[in-house]
Amino acid sequence: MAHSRVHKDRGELRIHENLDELGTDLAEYIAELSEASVKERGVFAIAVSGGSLIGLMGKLCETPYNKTVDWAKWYIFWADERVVGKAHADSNYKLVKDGFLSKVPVVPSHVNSINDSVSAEEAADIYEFHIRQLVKTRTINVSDNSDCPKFDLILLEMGPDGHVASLFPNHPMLDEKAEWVAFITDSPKPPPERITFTLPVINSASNVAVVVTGESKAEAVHLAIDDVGPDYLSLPARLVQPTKGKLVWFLDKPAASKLDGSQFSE
Ligand SMILES: O=C1O[C@H](COP(=O)(O)O)[C@@H](O)[C@H](O)[C@H]1O
Repeated sequence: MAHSRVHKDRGELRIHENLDELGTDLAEYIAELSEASVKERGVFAIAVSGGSLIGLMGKLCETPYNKTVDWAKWYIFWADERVVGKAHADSNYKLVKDGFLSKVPVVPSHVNSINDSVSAEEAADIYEFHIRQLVKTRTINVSDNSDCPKFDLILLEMGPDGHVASLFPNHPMLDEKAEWVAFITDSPKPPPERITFTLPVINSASNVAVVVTGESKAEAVHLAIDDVGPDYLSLPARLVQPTKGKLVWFLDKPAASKLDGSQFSE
């Protein structure tokens, strides 16, 4: 069983004994949000990231979820993407296609990947324009207090440096307020050219989940969640603070090993 705690201002923390347990809980969480969203809005707009997160979503492709989830109502997006061809080993689309989409019946026209044959700047503009059209038709919901898209769920993974999506520490893109989808050409982690949801979009979602596993990320988890003082307030993962939505952290024990316990209630 997951050990669930609520941090006074950093959301819910679900700390799991092992990756198998984390994967089971993550699948159940996504399936429940999908069901609630389809009931309320008729669709489920979910944005995913890359990394080991996709493998951890694997149980959604198995019994019972492969039969019970209303896949026809899913609209899938990428919170960030590397500007490489769709068949390239670095492509987040390829990762999700191979590890997830090839195993469940999401409608191909509901798969909203980026245009991989243009520059990073154009790809970001085209992706944002596309999202704007889907907000107009309310395939993607709209925020109550801005014109931002309100995704039903954005799934993030955090890197050991505290980055989420393609929002990296000390990068000027962390201050972007106007764009929904931004481009960068200087990612410190290869490949350099990427597009990414900006913080206003991430923080407008109804639900944001951050999945973090492994001891190499324990320090970043501590800096993103614990009260560590002003030096770390601009760590990208720390800037994930949904305005009205719910934030849930899915951690395994090694990733949670440096958390200080004093700020939680069970
Ligand atoms: O580059 C990226 O990295 C993160 C995950 O970081 P990792 O160090 O755990 O691989 C991923 O979530 C993001 O989508 C991606 O583009």
